[in-house]
Amino acid sequence: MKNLSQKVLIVDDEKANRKILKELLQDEATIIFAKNGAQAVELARKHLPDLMLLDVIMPDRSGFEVIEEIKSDKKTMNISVIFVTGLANSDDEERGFDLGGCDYIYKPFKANIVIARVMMHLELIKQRKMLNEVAHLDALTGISNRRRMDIVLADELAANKRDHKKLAVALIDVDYFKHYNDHYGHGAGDAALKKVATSFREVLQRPRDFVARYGGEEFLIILPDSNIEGTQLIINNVMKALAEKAIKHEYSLASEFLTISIGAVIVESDQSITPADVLAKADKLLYQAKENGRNQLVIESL
Ligand SMILES: Nc1nc2c(ncn2[C@@H]2O[C@H](COP(=O)(O)OP(=O)(O)OP(=O)(O)O)[C@@H](O)[C@H]2O)c(=O)[nH]1
Repeated sequence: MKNLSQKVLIVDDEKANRKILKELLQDEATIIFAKNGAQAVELARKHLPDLMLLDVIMPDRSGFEVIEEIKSDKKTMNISVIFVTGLANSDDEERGFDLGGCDYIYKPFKANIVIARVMMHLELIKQRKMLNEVAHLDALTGISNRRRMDIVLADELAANKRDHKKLAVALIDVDYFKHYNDHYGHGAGDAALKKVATSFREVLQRPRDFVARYGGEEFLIILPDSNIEGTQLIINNVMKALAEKAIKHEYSLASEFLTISIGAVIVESDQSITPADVLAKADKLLYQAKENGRNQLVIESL
């Protein structure tokens, strides 16, 4: 099936080549053009294409210099690059692969070969993305898993320091969940965990707000650019959203319905702190919330 949601950046200093490649590929992907190396790097950062067809010889900088820039930038390093060249030289070819290129297309173009190679790589890219998504999702609840959480927490702590903002990290635990499982069964327990995850999704609306299943019946929320008051508001809304689901829990000592306890920390931007330190602190506050009677938030600035 054709997938025009994939983007291909064609980089060639000769208009005629760009035109031929566009005609060959416009039914397969959305096409973007760059006519020199500098523009290629700029447009790669701006559009994050799936694939680049990169001319090797250009007046301002070579395709090899361009790929070095693309592969050394975290933002663009995953873009696949096919070199387009008139040089059938095995040393050059080796260099291109060493720099991270994934294939070569030779001029003059043979239509079937260009299409076949580009389609093969677009398919591989699509499958790699799908695998990557699956690898970072929790199978039961459909929200992010611990693996993804580790990446996002490290990235957000770095961004928080850079942007001089405050960051909230909240660790959440379902109250008396062992009792819930023991009395209602594991299947009902699974269904309840899904509803808890749905409550988070309903409330967390900003694009960078993040929730993951941290483990069994524990979840983690990351709220970039959030102070104590803002975080209290969001967590209260999460607790309300769960309360509205009215999941009966007759064996809880905290409420007649399923509830959560939360330990949340606010990280100031001037702090050098590791993800492990943040999690340890949130865990301590969560423990306090449990000790205080559960079904509540304990929040502190680090
Ligand atoms: N149904 C279901 N249960 C799970 C899952 N993962 C963990 N659990 C259960 O969650 C329960 C966690 O129990 P505890 O750690 O003792 O915590 P708790 O009963 O919530 O007690 P407090 O946290 O002190 O309120 C255990 O019974 C686990 O079996 C899951 O994927 N599905």
